[in-house]
Amino acid sequence: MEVQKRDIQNETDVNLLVNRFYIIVRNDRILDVVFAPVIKNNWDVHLKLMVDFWSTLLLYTRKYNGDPLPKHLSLEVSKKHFDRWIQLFNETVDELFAGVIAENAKKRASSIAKIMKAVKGISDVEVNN
Ligand code: HEM
Repeated sequence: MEVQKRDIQNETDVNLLVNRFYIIVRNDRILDVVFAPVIKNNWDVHLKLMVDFWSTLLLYTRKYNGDPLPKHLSLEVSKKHFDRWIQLFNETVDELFAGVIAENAKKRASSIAKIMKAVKGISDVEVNN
């Protein structure tokens, strides 16, 4: 019988989600090649930033006051990368949590990815790269 999953409730939960997600990203052949040259060996810094980002979005902790958009403008990414990022993020959320905030996490990720794609001029019908 499957154990009933909890919702995301506090920063420990956000920490678990973020760390699990980036372990998967770092083992993914599509995404690792984008992250590795930028993050280099500063994963601790990136993970801390991402925990602050998600705890601000989901728990209103106000720890992140940056702007993710500019950082993604210079990345050479296509629809393929965004689709993969969203797929892995959704799978990670579902693997660990269930509930209103977990659903919100997936919704927020998709809408931010949509904005990033629009700003970068990446169409949703792009098929070749
Ligand atoms: C194709 C998908 C994505 C890739 C390959 C990607 C990659 C990266 C990389 C390499 C950085 C570090 C940039 C730097 O330090 O110069 C970064 C930062 C960041 N990413 Fe992404 N990202 C993706 C999608 C997303 C999405 C969908 C979100 C939000 C839901 C997001 C949120 C962030 C945030 C908050 C930062 C930190 C920005 C800052 O320095 O304040 N990313 N991303």
